[in-house]
Amino acid sequence: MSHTPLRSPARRPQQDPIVRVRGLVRSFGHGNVLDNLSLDLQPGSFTALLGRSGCGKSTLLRTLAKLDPAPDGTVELPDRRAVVFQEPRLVPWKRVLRNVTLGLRHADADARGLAALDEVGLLHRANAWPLTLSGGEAQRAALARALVRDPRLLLLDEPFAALDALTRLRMQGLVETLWSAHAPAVLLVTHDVDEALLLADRALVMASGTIAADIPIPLDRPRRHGDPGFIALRSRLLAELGVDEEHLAGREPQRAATGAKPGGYGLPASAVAAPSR
Ligand SMILES: Nc1ncnc2c1ncn2[C@@H]1O[C@H](COP(=O)(O)OP(=O)(O)OP(=O)(O)O)[C@@H](O)[C@H]1O
Repeated sequence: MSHTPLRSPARRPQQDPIVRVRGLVRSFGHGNVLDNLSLDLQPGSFTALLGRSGCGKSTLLRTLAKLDPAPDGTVELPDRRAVVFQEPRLVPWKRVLRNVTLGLRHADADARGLAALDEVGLLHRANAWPLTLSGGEAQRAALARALVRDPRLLLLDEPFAALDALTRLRMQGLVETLWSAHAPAVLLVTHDVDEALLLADRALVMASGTIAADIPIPLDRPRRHGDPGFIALRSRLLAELGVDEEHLAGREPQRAATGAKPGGYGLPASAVAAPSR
């Protein structure tokens, strides 16, 4: 995919937040998973949400998607929202285009669906059945289904985690291009520190049910792993996540031997995520 110069919507002057969360509390009966959490997201911003496994990232995302019962606290959201999960969640008995336009009430739903499929590079599979798609194609269809709603808030819950490394890179590039073209506010849950640094303008680290660190990522685009600013921010984020880089470096040969999926540039997801609470 060609990468045209990307503007960074987040660098526009500060506007009213498009997402405003205050004092969010959610409990599943054993302590608060979200504990007095507050958060603003600016229109057109790209924010990564990181944190140890089980710290409540998906719970926060589901709350913002209104997929969970209303929690305690204040949540102000735009009407046009879309979510993409780790699994594409396509309806198997509907063809790809019908999945993309599912629930869409516009008179020109098909034209919109086809345009969205074209944008994600999947127009040629519009009439395919979901089960015949590759993992990457299915995630493209899921992205098209989000895109066709012209969301002002795009929630992404580890959308690339199940993909092979090359497909993952392509999908990261695609999401960046779509964000640049349509400027939704994006909230990306990821375990991958490098993915956060490649894509986002801000990284939030969750711990103890709240936002424990809020780190700006003021790097020019396109970004490169080897740039000094990238490396410095990686160290900072890993430190916030409580990951020891030297310890990680020592684990390299073991990971190569086991073939574990990297959680970032040389960082296994398990190392960034572990230990669970
Ligand atoms: N529906 C539920 N019922 C009971 N407990 C839940 C429910 N949903 C989440 N939890 C618990 O809330 C905590 C936070 O879960 P959540 O999935 O939000 O974490 P996460 O940070 O997204 O984790 P991971 O990175 O492993 O995906 C966990 O302890 C989980 O077991």
